[in-house]
Amino acid sequence: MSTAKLILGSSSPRRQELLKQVHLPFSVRTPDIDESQIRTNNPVEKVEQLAIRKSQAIPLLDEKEVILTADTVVSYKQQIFEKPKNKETAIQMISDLSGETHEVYTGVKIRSSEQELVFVERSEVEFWPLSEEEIDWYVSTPDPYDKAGAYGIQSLGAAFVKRINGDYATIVGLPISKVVRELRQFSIFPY
Ligand SMILES: Cc1cn([C@H]2C[C@H](O)[C@@H](COP(=O)(O)OP(=O)(O)OP(=O)(O)O)O2)c(=O)[nH]c1=O
Repeated sequence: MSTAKLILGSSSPRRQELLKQVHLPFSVRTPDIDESQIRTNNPVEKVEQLAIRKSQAIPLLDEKEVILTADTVVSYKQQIFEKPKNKETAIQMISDLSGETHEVYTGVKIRSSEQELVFVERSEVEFWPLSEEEIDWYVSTPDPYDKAGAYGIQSLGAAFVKRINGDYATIVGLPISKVVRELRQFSIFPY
């Protein structure tokens, strides 16, 4: 029986749901960082550095704790799309992604008092061509505003998605199957 304690360092309800889905017990401690400090335009570096920063913002309170943090961005034609700041940005992002294929990157950091690791997962998403009406309607809902790339594949944004290549959970914000496997070396098991 493992005595290691998993701490999810994230305010994202989707990351919490994915851990619950595979029956991993955890508690939540929210990181407070200034994401604008990471200036790289390389999506792999960006999600890796942000996952590391979020981890650094959460102290290890005892040697049994294992801190899990993550960051997700959308990448399209050398641009990085984070959460849209307003309606105009959301319209711009969804319009750019309409009819095209983009990538979603999620960086993950896992750390204990004894060891640490970082990895980045990538999935591709193709959108159907979207009408102006469809985009206008979508940005009038709350769905785009707390999500990288201004859409949620697990929520209303599902209607835009023609095809994905890669792990679905990476798009939702946490590549859960890889996380489960990596957590074994930190003595954390769902069963
Ligand atoms: C592309 C996409 C992103 N997202 C979400 C995952 C992340 O929660 C969010 C990207 O923002 P993040 O900065 O990665 O995470 P967060 O601010 O939600 O949470 P925290 O920093 O506390 O860990 O976008 C979806 O929920 N569905 C999607 O289809």
